[in-house]
Amino acid sequence: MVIQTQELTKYYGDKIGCNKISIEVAEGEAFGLLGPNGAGKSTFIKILTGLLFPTSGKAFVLNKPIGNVEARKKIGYLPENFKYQEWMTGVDLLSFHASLYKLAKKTIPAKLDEVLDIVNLKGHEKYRIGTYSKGMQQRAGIACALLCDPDLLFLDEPTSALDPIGRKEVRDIIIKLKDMGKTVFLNSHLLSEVEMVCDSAAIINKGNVVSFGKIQDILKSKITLKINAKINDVILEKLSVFGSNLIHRNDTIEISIENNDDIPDIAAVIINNGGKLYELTPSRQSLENAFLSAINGGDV
Ligand SMILES: Nc1ncnc2c1ncn2[C@@H]1O[C@H](COP(=O)(O)OP(=O)(O)OP(=O)(O)O)[C@@H](O)[C@H]1O
Repeated sequence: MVIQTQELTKYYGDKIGCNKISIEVAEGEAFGLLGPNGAGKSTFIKILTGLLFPTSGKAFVLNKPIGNVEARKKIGYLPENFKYQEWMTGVDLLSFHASLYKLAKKTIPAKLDEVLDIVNLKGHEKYRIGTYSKGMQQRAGIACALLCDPDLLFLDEPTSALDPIGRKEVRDIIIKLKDMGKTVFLNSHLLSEVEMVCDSAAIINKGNVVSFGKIQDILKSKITLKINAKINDVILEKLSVFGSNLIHRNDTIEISIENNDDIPDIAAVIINNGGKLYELTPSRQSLENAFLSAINGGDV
């Protein structure tokens, strides 16, 4: 496991930052940490990157206890809301960060070339950061985080300020990094982004984990079935036993079911009781629905 935490807890005085968080992130996966404002996401990332001490609990990053210097050398971190000096060129910015990483001088030009290529900024490196679009600045930030050739990359809200094109560009970079074998830990409010790029996720609320696992497992709990049919009261009553949140309006029925195998039985109930079935469409719930029900259901 690249990240393993056991009941990781942080109190700021008597205020909870994160509470008994136990999660695991496997090598090479993209992991999404989701939660509303103030849920504890940044606190958690700051502990894992060694910027904050936990109050209690344990955590291992790259198989070393948190704060271990060797492990930190293989971690890249892009903080939320970073702001670079606008007068610096792309080369100035990356060279400065390369010097912070203490990269050998002679290796720097090739390294800059490599990271500029990964984030698609080649050809823009001689221009000042102030002339970059927000998307380009975000990609320059990712390039800085890649200079140490990290095995594990923490990206705190990397797409929240970007337009759809900027988001797609960052998404494509995350997929590229995964293909290079890197593990990406993504903090995000944008659930569709996480759904598109992440393999696993945890949802936290008020410092507590309310859902954790593979994205498909988080989503699989409920299926929304949309039915277009002419039905009578008997059918409506029989349908209600198949699931929850039954809505019947005109000839449209919506019901949340847990099991795909119920679908043929639902069709049979309609047909065998004098109804007319025109359409039956199952859809998995979106991560947004899963998120909202985890947050509302896990009101801790
Ligand atoms: N330095 C601090 N001192 C006191 N309380 C803090 C400090 N940093 C965070 N907190 C509190 O800890 C809780 C978790 O905050 P945190 O910033 O980790 O949440 P978050 O999920 O990253 O929020 P956001 O999405 O708004 O960035 C919040 O209640 C916050 O007010």
